[in-house]
Amino acid sequence: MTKRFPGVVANRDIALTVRRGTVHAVVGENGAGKSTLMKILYGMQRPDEGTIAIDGEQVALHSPADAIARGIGMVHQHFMLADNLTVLENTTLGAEKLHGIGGRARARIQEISQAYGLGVRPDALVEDLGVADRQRVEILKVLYRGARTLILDEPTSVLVPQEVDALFDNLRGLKEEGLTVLFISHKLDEVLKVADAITVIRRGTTVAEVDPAGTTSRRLAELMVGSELPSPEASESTVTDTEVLAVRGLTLTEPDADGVARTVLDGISLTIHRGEVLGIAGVEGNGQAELVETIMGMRAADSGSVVLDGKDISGLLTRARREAGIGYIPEDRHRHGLLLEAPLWENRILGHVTEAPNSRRGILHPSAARQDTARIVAEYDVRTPGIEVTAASLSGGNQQKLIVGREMSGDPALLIAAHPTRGVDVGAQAQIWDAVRDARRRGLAVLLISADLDELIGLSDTLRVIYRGRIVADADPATVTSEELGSAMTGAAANGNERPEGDTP
Ligand SMILES: Nc1ncnc2c1ncn2[C@@H]1O[C@H](COP(=O)(O)OP(=O)(O)OP(=O)(O)O)[C@@H](O)[C@H]1O
Repeated sequence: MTKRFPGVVANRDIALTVRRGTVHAVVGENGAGKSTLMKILYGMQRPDEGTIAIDGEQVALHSPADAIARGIGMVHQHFMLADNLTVLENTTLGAEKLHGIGGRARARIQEISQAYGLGVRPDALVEDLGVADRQRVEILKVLYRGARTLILDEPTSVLVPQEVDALFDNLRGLKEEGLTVLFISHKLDEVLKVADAITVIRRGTTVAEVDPAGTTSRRLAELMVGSELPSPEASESTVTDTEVLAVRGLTLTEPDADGVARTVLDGISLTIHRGEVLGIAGVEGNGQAELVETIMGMRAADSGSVVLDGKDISGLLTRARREAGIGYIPEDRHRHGLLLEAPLWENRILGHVTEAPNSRRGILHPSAARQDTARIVAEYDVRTPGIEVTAASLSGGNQQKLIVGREMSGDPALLIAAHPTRGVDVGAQAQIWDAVRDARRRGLAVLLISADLDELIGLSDTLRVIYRGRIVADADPATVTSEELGSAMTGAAANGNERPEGDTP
């Protein structure tokens, strides 16, 4: 199959064969063409050349509805469930014709849930479910619509190790029932654990089909980039005793969907020094996103304060906080990080309008901004035909590289990084880590939120565990394992150094 976009060939005569009853992984660098291939298979995009055959029969997929009719379903990376509806309502929405919306639908959901060990309860409210459960609901939704082949886009990026194992059990269950799973992943160790076959894509074309039994993650990564990889260097501590960020007793209450007040942040205190990376580990939904947005002034705390470089910035607007020296890599790059329909160079200015080189003495300076965008594109290896294309036309990983480059520019005192390498490939991940370590050596303080426990452990000088809006444990990144951290995050706190009640520094 071949698929061209203006200035890029996203898929170049790509070939893929997936056998029924297998788990098949697709790996490749950012921008290699994985998502494009999956979108074509799900009928979201049309190939310029080439054919698709299912069970030997050539098919034309003009829309996701066509794909579903042919038994192909997709679970997207960003879940698409309505929070205020139940599992039953979410599942039947748009599929009322299949089994109605009542008793028959409920029975069918229970049947599917049992058959594949998904443990999904039809009457649970989606907002009460954790990330892993929501993912199972997404899978169930696709199965409910009759899919025999499931496409999953980076399914493990939001899960803790224990949840990844559970998901893999589910995937094995599906394949034992004769279903087929096709998934994209950047986590090569995981791919090796679960896949029966691995297709490697480089620069838009298939370069290898690999048997997981006979390969290593390093070898896979080398196939992806087409050369040998540098080994990651261990880094010495650069932590100083100069405070950059001090958060004191931050408390936030917000109404839930029923209007009932809920404590989201419960007296959070933390301090980050020059040269220190402080990592926050937690299962998604335990307050880490709200913590970041409160520090950034996007939510108003009920009490507590945020002090940057000795100045209380609690009363400032988000823009003023950025100008005071905070770089911010947001969790949701589409909502808070980019203007998707604007060209790359305008995205360079976004959130940094008043700074050099984007403006001089209050006057916008497009040519300097353009030049600096070209610098970021080169330095962070953003794969793009140019800086005039829209952000929407970049692959997910390349969008992320652009944001990281932008937020590291202008030498911030503090970098708040929420999932900085989500969706980027191993090469780009190493590059972003290097950039953070370099900046840290120059005295940058970093607040790191990540669901990637290896990243948290590898990059942090200090680790704290957040659970239900409270810091419940500390862990030493030099000794803690990702399994121990995973258990501490799920509330067990057994393997971290649990903090006694009221122990705030
Ligand atoms: N709608 C589009 N318009 C223009 N170019 C596009 C569009 N979608 C994808 N591309 C380009 O096609 C190439 C392949 O992108 P794709 O999203 O398939 O990569 P990927 O392997 O999924 O990357 P990632 O791991 O970063 O998600 C990239 O160069 C990207 O910029």
